[in-house]
Amino acid sequence: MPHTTDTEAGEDAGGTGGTGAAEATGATAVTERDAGPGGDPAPRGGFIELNGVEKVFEVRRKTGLFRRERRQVRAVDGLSFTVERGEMVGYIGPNGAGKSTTIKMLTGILTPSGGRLRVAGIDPSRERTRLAHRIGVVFGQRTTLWWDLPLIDSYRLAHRMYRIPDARYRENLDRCVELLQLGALLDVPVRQLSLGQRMRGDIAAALLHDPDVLYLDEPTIGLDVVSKARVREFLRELNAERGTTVLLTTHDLQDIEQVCSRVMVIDHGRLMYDGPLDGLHQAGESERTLVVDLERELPPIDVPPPARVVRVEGPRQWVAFPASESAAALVARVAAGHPLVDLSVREPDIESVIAKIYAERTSA
Ligand SMILES: Nc1ncnc2c1ncn2[C@@H]1O[C@H](COP(=O)(O)OP(=O)(O)OP(=O)(O)O)[C@@H](O)[C@H]1O
Repeated sequence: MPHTTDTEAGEDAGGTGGTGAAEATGATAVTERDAGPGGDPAPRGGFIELNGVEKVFEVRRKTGLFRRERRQVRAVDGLSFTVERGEMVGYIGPNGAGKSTTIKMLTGILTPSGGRLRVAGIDPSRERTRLAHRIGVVFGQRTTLWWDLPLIDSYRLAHRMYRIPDARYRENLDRCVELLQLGALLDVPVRQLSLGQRMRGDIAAALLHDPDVLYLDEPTIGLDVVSKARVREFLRELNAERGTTVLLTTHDLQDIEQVCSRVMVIDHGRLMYDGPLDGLHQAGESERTLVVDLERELPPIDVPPPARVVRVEGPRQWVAFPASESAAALVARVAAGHPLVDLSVREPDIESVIAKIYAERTSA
């Protein structure tokens, strides 16, 4: 297991040994292939491969006039997963879960403290320049564009920096300008662009050199509804046309719902779930809600457990029941025993499902 020094912040404590496999969260938690350093190695051949990857930061804190306390922060803890070429994967987790640290290791900005990591067969921290030609990176909270220069100048610079052949540069630029609607913005200094325009400009900049994989860290943060829709649509088209592999970190779960076929959930640097978005409902044992409008105000209505009334507001009552169970029997029972005006079933929202998974893991 390589023990290396942090190349970004100089705070790396080095590898401190494996901490065991990424833990399972239950029925649909991490899959077999995601074993950590103590388990079976992940299979070869994925486009992005992590096997038992760790990142430990050493933080020094002032505790007195002359005293400093050293503390280790295990940001990524025995992380293993594989992403195949052309996949679009959402990478989500609460604040401080280790998402950005993972992305930084995947780009070579940070060196893992332990484990094995490969992108397109390349060890990112050892061959960062070679990898740069294969990847595109967009950090929503930071821009790679030249602030005082017209947008097109940043693209011209990328053209030279990446030594993109002229015809390919022109073709890629035209395509991005068309799909991201950048035509009217090319001569505008970047500092004058709105957040949404700047984000579209950043995405184009990340794609001019035809990367095989695109990492996006919060690409829709702060964008209005229209700009978000445009970015999501663009990512789908990019993937369909070019087969670009996309790894998307976001707090906006609609990004995931609309763009990704697979989602990985990380918490405390460990993989908690890896699978289709639908499966998250199962992992979170989510509930649906039957909204019952009665003819008049009544005490909580009688429903068979595990269904239960969770809210009463005037003549309206909310009945929670397991999402895995059919609503038909419950609806029939409620309709037979109560004076009804209306009934509707609400699907669980993904935010509450994920919140439940986090809460369960934290209390475990
Ligand atoms: N350079 C650093 N030095 C020390 N600790 C760090 C450093 N970078 C990250 N950490 C710590 O590592 C943990 C994971 O941070 P990371 O930024 O990867 O989380 P995240 O999932 O991206 O969070 P967010 O959603 O808030 O961006 C946190 O506890 C964070 O404080």
